[in-house]
Amino acid sequence: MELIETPLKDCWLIKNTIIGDERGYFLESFNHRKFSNLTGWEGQFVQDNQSASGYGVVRGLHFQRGEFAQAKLVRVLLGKVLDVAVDLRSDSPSYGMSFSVELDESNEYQLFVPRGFAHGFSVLTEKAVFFYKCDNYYNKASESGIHPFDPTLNIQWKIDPATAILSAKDKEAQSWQQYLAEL
Ligand SMILES: Cc1cn([C@H]2C[C@H](O)[C@@H](COP(=O)(O)OP(=O)(O)O[C@H]3O[C@H](C)C(=O)[C@H](O)[C@H]3O)O2)c(=O)[nH]c1=O
Repeated sequence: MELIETPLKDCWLIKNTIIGDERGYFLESFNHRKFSNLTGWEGQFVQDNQSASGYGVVRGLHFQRGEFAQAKLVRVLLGKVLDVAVDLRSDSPSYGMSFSVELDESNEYQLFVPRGFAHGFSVLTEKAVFFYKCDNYYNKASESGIHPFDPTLNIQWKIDPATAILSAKDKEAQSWQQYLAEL
């Protein structure tokens, strides 16, 4: 397991140790002791989530507010996605910045998205199965989001906005300017 810093403070790429042999491969997808020693993160994951999506789906940008904020360790079990994290921590040197990285079923990389970030992904293959660990439970009442095609954030999802497939909730999500106005 190798830690690779991203331009966003505390948001790390994890390069997995993949052990291949004539049968295929093995990897430790998560090891708390190794992860904690490598990152200094002292949290505990309490909920695992998994979703499957077709080509052109964009899920996000989502976050849970306040005490219900979630750190996530995200990876892809099938297919390929463009994963995006946005730093919402107003005291962070990377506040308002986004980071995008392609994650795929090779599982060469995972992305750690800390609490205080918005997160989303676009699906770049016919199907993608997405798996992530969360360090806080789902809390619907604290859920919020920012429109994934917000012009200010200008995230390049590698998906045509005209044909992107979004949930009704995401289609109606607030803009970055509206988010700032409500702080
Ligand atoms: C997140 C979540 C959702 N749900 C229920 C609520 C809905 O009935 C259904 C689908 O929820 P939603 O449309 O919010 O699912 P996604 O669009 O994949 O949401 C996720 O999208 C991006 C990628 C994220 O990072 C978040 O973890 C998460 O918000 O699952 C649950 O029961 N538990 C949960 O933890």
